[in-house]
Amino acid sequence: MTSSTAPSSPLALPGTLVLAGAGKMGGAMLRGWLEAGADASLITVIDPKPSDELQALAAKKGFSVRPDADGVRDAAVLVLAVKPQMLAEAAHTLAPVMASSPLVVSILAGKTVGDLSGALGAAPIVRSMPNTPSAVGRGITAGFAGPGVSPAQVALTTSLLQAVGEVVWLDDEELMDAVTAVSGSGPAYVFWLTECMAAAGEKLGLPAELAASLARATVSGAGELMHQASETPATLRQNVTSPGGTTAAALEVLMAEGGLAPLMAEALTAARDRAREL
Ligand SMILES: NC(=O)C1=CN([C@@H]2O[C@H](COP(=O)(O)OP(=O)(O)OC[C@H]3O[C@@H](n4cnc5c(N)ncnc54)[C@H](OP(=O)(O)O)[C@@H]3O)[C@@H](O)[C@H]2O)C=CC1
Ligand SMILES: O=C(O)[C@@H]1CCC=N1
Repeated sequence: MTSSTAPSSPLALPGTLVLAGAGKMGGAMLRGWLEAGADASLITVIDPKPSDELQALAAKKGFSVRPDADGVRDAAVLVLAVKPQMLAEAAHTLAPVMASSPLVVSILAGKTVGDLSGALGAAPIVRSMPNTPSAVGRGITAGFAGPGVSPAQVALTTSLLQAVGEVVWLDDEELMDAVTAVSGSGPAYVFWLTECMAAAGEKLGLPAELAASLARATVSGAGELMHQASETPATLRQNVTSPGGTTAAALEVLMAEGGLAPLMAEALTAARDRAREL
């Protein structure tokens, strides 16, 4: 496994980038690319029912949005961001794009390189798993290069994904479902934790708005501290925990047998297993 972090120079696209599916994740990546300085005129988004927000963004930034791929030629890269269940239908829609043999970068959970080449036809395929913090340049994406992906195409994918955060490359495709469980779905666990903290604060008598503000600022602040600090999460946790103090009282509950650790393991196993089913 190799890893790398986002460069400071603007994202350079080698030619037309087609994004198929500008929903929650594809839309987050698109915003990340635009934020990273990509040339919007080289971006074509294919989405059968584009939202008003997407249309407004397209008009403001200068990328194009189309309901289908008719007439879309000479794509250098196709980023596939439809739901896994839509793969067959999307492959049919995307046949004109595939005619120019673009590099395919899929973000579909659970869909293997074999599944993707079966649906799309022979092509260099990178299977990847990003996450929604990509929208603010703070994502982490794991990639796996399928057969026939050249070193130049790996470099191109790296630059594309680095524009929205960190990139790690896997040598073993089998690991991708576990990666999905940890980092692909992971932001949702953190948001749920924030919701739970706010709800618990409310139960302790805080006004709802104050509880929500405290929880949100605490989770985002702790995330930023973890991002910037060189210490491990365990050390950062210990830094909060005065012996015999309030944090120790709370952690005793969270770290008890049957507390958060086994629950998290069970939750991630469920996510990993679902990816295998998809
Ligand atoms: N959300 C996340 O955090 C992450 C998601 N992923 C993966 O990203 C993919 C998309 O997930 P998500 O963004 O959450 O889902 P969404 O439903 O939000 O986005 C999918 C988009 O694809 C559009 N679409 C449907 N059919 C086609 C087609 N034939 N051609 C082009 N676009 C089409 C949909 O349009 P319409 O709504 O009109 O049907 C929708 O805008 C999934 O495969 C998921 O596994 C990976 C990592 C993280
Ligand atoms: O929930 C899902 O299936 C997708 C994949 C990872 C995050 N969202």
